[in-house]
Amino acid sequence: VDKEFDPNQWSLRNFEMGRYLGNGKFGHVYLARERESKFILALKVISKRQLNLCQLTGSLTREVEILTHLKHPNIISFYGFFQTEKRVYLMLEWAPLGDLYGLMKKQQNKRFNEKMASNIIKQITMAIGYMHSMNVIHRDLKPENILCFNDDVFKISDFGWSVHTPSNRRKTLCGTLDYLCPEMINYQSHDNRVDVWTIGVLAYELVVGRPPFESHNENDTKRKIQHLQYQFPQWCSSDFLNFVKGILQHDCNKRPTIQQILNHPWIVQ
Ligand SMILES: CC(=O)NC[C@@H]1CCN(c2c(Cl)cnc3[nH]c(-c4cn(C)nc4C)nc23)C1
Repeated sequence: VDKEFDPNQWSLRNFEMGRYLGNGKFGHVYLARERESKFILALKVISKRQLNLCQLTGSLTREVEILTHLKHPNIISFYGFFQTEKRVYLMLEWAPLGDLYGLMKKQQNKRFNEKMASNIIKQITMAIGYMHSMNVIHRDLKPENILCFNDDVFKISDFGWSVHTPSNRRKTLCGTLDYLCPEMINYQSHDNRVDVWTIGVLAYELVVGRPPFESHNENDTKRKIQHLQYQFPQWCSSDFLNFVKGILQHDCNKRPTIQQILNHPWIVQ
């Protein structure tokens, strides 16, 4: 029996656990159903020991802080959290169709047609614009961190690397480098224009089926990013070429604003 039973406090007792969905930045995610209401949600289970081992307690606090304040149709809903002695549980919106990376690989040529990709980029750009208006940068935008909902709705999730701007916090180069912008590779201070760069990388990957600077090893990827070494397949539209070239610019002052991205012909089409 709980020492101090708090009726408002959620606990595992409130849920029937479903299948394992996958793992996010900090922990494992399961399908769950709230017993009373039969409401379906995703429950992210995080071990406190793991958090302490990797000194990620600060990042988790930041993720919860950010998720609590961000409310947008293209950002995953966060219903709250509860904890036991050993674990933290985040109650998140359930995405029936899984993440965008999985959905892309299920497409016929393992990529989206430009109309579909443009629709996805428009939604993600609106979410990024909203985050920037709340002084939050995501910094880890990629297909694996976007979740898919039935009626063609896409939402950003996994805010494990988000920070409040401006920040020159070092991002340990874990995971894929494909989305890293030049200023972050050189550990210069960076601001919300890093997310603008990643919108260009994401648009390229959704249309072409692979990221623009993909290589066999990290140094090649970094070199290609620093020299802007990438090509377009000849079947890409000129609007698309113009859209991506306009974003993937070294000088972050030359990159378009969120509003300019949303007004681009490739998005408005
Ligand atoms: C984007 C992201 O945070 N990915 C890491 C976690 C893995 C499962 N997470 C889910 C989260 Cl946090 C929410 N909804 C999900 N739905 C699925 C899913 C559905 N299908 C058919 N297949 C899968 C997988 N997964 C989730 C998130």
